[in-house]
Amino acid sequence: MSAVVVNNLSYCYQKGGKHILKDLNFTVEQGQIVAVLGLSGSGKSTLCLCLGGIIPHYFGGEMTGQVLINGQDTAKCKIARLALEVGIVFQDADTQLFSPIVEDEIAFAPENLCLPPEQIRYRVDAVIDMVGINHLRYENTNNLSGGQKHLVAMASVLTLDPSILVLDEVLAQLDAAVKENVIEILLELCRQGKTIIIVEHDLEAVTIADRVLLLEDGMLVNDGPASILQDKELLARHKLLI
Ligand SMILES: Nc1ncnc2c1ncn2[C@@H]1O[C@H](COP(=O)(O)OP(=O)(O)OP(=O)(O)O)[C@@H](O)[C@H]1O
Repeated sequence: MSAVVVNNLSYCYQKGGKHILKDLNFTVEQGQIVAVLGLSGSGKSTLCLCLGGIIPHYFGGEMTGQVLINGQDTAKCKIARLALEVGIVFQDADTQLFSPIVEDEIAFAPENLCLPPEQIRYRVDAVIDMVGINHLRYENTNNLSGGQKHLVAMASVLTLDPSILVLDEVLAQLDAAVKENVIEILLELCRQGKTIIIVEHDLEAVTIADRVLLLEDGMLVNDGPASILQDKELLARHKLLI
């Protein structure tokens, strides 16, 4: 079974309004690292919301087509159930963090699953260790830098052990050393069989991808191997050349 299947997906935020996603079709297999590239406004974050089921569950508008996450139709599946399958680290980490203390933030999702306390402790310790943020454990989330907030958000979604991880313009916002660390984590997660979707407008941030999807004005204009990142003519045509 494919990790992600997107069939004829179109979406507009207001009924009868401008289509932000236009008839997207693609499949992502388990264990792939896929980069979704596109200029600002091309619909990348909107696609992330669709992958997590936040569209259509929490947004009005009009969605047509279908998104299947590990075979489950996002429109028919409860968000809480989908969160076990797909973890999204959002572009704006402030919208994702709501507990004042880092450790509480990370424990929130497994607590919500009503797991036994020792299981919660195990998961929290494991992700804090994996993401390398032990030194931030008792910090106030409001005092963290943007990059640190993203690491905490990433640790939080990983506590649910989702098989698919989506990063919405996270890498380009990290400083070089932290980015390198996160890339190592992503490669390790991939080795464990997880599927990684990296949404970026910064081409340099996605060198680990084995496949690249190009979005332009809500349309999927290219779907190819990572080698297309070397195709300067193609990138220039889609205004993606640095
Ligand atoms: N909640 C919303 N209501 C109405 N329009 C929206 C909403 N969110 C995004 N849009 C519009 O949808 C279009 C695509 O936005 P989106 O954020 O998905 O693009 P993006 O490729 O992720 O851009 P960026 O790289 O700047 O984050 C934009 O024109 C944006 O103004």
